[in-house]
Amino acid sequence: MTTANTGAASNNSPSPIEDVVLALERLRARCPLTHCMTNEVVKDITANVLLAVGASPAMVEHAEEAQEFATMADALLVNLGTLDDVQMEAMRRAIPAYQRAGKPWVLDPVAVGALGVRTRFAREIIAHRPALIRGNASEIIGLCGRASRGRGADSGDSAEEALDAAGELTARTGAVVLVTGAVDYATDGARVRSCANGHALMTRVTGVGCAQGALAAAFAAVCEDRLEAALATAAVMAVAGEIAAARAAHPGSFRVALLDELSRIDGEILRQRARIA
Ligand SMILES: Nc1ncnc2c1ncn2[C@@H]1O[C@H](COP(=O)(O)OP(=O)(O)OP(=O)(O)O)[C@@H](O)[C@H]1O
Ligand SMILES: Cc1ncsc1CCO
Ligand SMILES: [Mg+2]
Repeated sequence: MTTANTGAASNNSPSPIEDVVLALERLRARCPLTHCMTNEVVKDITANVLLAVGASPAMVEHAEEAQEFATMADALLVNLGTLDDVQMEAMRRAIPAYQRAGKPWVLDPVAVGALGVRTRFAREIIAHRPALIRGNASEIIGLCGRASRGRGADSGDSAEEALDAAGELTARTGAVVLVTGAVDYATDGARVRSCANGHALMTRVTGVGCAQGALAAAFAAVCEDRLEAALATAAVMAVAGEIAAARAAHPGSFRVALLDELSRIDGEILRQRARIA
């Protein structure tokens, strides 16, 4: 078992699972205030996922307040799901404010590669050095500027192609990239970690991935090593989803069970269930 609990970057951690357990303990101890600039569809599940795990959500939207909030919050999520001109303006003010404050921001490039405005906008804002980028395989391939085959989990885009694109994005932006899917992959360019938990029901409830982007921001606030933050994000969500699916077989009850399991998950459950490499 790892004994050091510094939160500092550890290039060759002997035990990724113990890093994940410590990251969760730190998140619960510090309860990071997580500023979510996210889409209209997922605000409710996003706030509830953060609360269930042990972080504190805040959806601050007005451009002036979003900039101001960088002095108060611990991390920012920028999710492009229902992007409009007003939100773009607010994001353009908030992101540099977080950068100036030395606080992490996370990009969730929803449907980037498929639609023009958000693709151009995502490529503009990644110049501001996100700590972490989380997306499904198509979105990571699209953000990188490569041709994707389709949309989301059913696109046929392979994890290998996405991981290759993730490596290029990491080199260009300095961000750790988390590619989610049946297996989640996290890379900082030098290291690759994977998490093979989860359940297909997670794709039948809207916003599980988007909420995971917010969780990534919360973990980035408490983990200096952003690869550790990405792996903790992947493992906590996927293990909770897997356990929830064992007792809730349909989307409505699964959504409730997922929140319950996110609040219940701990070191013992993670050590027993997480399939990480
Ligand atoms: N086929 C699958 N089997 C197991 N787990 C999965 C599968 N597909 C996705 N997941 C899990 O679901 C979660 C969300 O990932 P996904 O790639 O579906 O995000 P997304 O496409 O951005 O979702 P959304 O846009 O609806 O929020 C992750 O924890 C991932 O591990
Ligand atoms: C359904 C939907 N449309 C825009 S964002 C979103 C939530 C899942 O990404
Ligand atoms: Mg998504």
